[in-house]
Parts: sequence; structure tokens; C-alpha cells
Amino acid sequence: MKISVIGMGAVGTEVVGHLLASTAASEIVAVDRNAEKAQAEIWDFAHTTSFIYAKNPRLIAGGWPETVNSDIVVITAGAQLERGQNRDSLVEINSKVIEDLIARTEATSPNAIVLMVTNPVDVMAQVAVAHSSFPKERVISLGTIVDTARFMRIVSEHVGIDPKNIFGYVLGDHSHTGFVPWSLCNVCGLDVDTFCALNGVAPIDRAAVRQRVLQIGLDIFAGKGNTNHGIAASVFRIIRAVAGNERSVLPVGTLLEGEYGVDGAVMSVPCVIGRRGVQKIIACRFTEEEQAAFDVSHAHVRELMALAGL
Ligand SMILES: NC(=O)c1ccc[n+]([C@@H]2O[C@H](COP(=O)([O-])OP(=O)(O)OC[C@H]3O[C@@H](n4cnc5c(N)ncnc54)[C@H](O)[C@@H]3O)[C@@H](O)[C@H]2O)c1
Repeated sequence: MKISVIGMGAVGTEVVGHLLASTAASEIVAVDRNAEKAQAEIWDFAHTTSFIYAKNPRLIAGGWPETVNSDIVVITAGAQLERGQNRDSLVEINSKVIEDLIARTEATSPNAIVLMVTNPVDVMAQVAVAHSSFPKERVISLGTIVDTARFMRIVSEHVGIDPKNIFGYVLGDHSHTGFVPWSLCNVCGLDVDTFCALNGVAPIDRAAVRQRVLQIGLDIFAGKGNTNHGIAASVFRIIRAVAGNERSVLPVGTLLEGEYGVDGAVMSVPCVIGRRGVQKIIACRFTEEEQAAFDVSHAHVRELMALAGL
């Protein structure tokens, strides 16, 4: 697979690191408006391939021409937060960046699957769909997948079990309005409260877990000026699902057209991911409380859409 990563900052470089250590990519192209930085990263990565298990992918630092006919284009380019800003404050500046980048992506790799990372990520994915002829199935917002990874980890620490055995999601949008549909979550097949009661584990404080999930990204940012490991692993998870045509269910942002009562907004819901991108949107039944939380998230997405002129 040919995979291009646009933006060789904290997130983009970490994505390339994951790709190198996997068998998914036969060709990796790094693009940044700072061409020297992209070249330096690619040289540096090239010097890992003698020692890690890798398929010896072609490693290229270049411009848009080098990305031609990519199977996957990961967009991480754009303005990053300054301390004290929140993701929403990037909407106007990054909308313009994404309009430009999606036009270039369409011109070079019209058959690609586009993974949108740039924040505010759900609305940026919608900008990409609105300003291109990519079918919505092939523009995937990273959405709440990283929040979900945080959720799985936080619950796993509470119950003392590998996060891969925690089932559940954060849904809605990747912001302070993301929510946990607890009725869909389980540990080893048991709902979380039953698991705790039967296994001598203190009950979970649901509100505190959600708060921690939403806050931890801000705390990471406060500590080091970016967040990159969790999100890059999330990008890699989606690439694996696409490359292997896994049909795995992942919570990612996709343009809803009637699903969940939403028409014309990108929101994160459980999606089947395979070689064609979002191959199906899974229908779930929310409780009344979960539906209300979803509606709050939807209202937030609409506010950002207005700022993006959508
Ligand atoms: N969706 C998520 O969960 C999530 C998580 C972390 C970061 N992000 C977002 O991802 C984006 C990147 O984050 P980062 O920490 O890597 O930022 P960064 O500042 O380290 O890197 C951004 C890179 O993009 C490049 N760039 C900017 N405009 C460009 C353009 N037009 N063409 C090519 N390259 C361009 C810059 O030169 C820089 O190297 C930000 O918008 C950030 O908010 C999203």
C-alpha cells in the first residue's frame, strides 16, 4: 500500500513510525510545507529499517507529485493549538488549510481513503467532503477513536484487566461534548456495574470516568505541548483495518445522512471499517440519557459547522 502522510509534525512523524514497524505500507510519502523537516524525518526513519522488522518500504520525502495514487492519505497538517486555546478555536484557520489540502489530494489520489486528523477533526472531515468529490465513505474523521482508547485504558486500570478486553466507545464528537454510551459498554461480556459487583471491584463512577477521558488530552497537552502517541496509534489502527479489509467496528467520524436522526453532519458512531473505508454505519439503541448527550454533541458540531461556513 502507498500511504502518504501530510504534515510531519508531532502526529505525522509518529504515524510514520507505526507504519514502518508494520507490514501494511510498501511506500510511505512524507509531505510538509517545511520540506527540510520532512526530508530529515525520512532520512532518520530510513536508519531504523536495518534493525526493526519491516517490509523495507520505499521512504520518500516530497511534495504532492510524489503522493500520486496513494491508497491512503493521512492529513495531519494545519495549525496546532497554542496553550490556552481549545480545539474549536482552530476551525476557521484550519478550514482554509483543509480546503486546499483536499483539493490537492483529489488531484493526485482520487481513489484514496482520507484519514482526517487535523482539528477540530469532525468538522475538518466535513470540510473535506464538502470541498471535494470524495464519497463520504472514503473521508474518515479520527473522531472519538482516541477518546475511546483513553476510555478503554481508564476503565481497564479500574478493573485491572487489559484494555483490549474492555468493550465500549466514546461517541459524539472529539470535544468536551463526547459521551460514553454506557448501555453499550461491557467488560468480558458483563455490563460494567455487574462486572464490578461480581468481581470484587469498586463500582465505577461513570461521571468521573467521562470527565477523566475528556480531560486527559488537555492534561497531556499542558504537559508537553501536543498529544501524539494515542492519536498516531489510532490512525494506525484504522490503517490496519483498511489494509486488511478487516470489517472491524471502530468509533470514527463519518457524514451522517439520516442515521441517528442526524442529516448532514460528521459525527462519531460505530462504523465498520474495511478496504472501502466506512463500509457500514452500525445502528445502536441509546437510552434516553445517551440520546440527550448525543444531541448536545450534535448541537456543538453544528456550531462549528457554522464557523466553517458549512
Ligand atoms: N484528532 C485528534 O485526536 C488529534 C490529536 C492530536 C492532534 N490533532 C491535530 O492534528 C494537527 C497536527 O498536530 P501536530 O501536533 O502534529 O502539530 P504540529 O504543529 O507538530 O505539526 C503540524 C505540521 O503541519 C505542517 N503544515 C502546516 N500547514 C501545512 C500545509 N498547508 N501543508 C503541509 N504541511 C503543513 C507544519 O509545518 C507542521 O510540521 C493539529 O490540527 C492538531 O490539533 C488532532
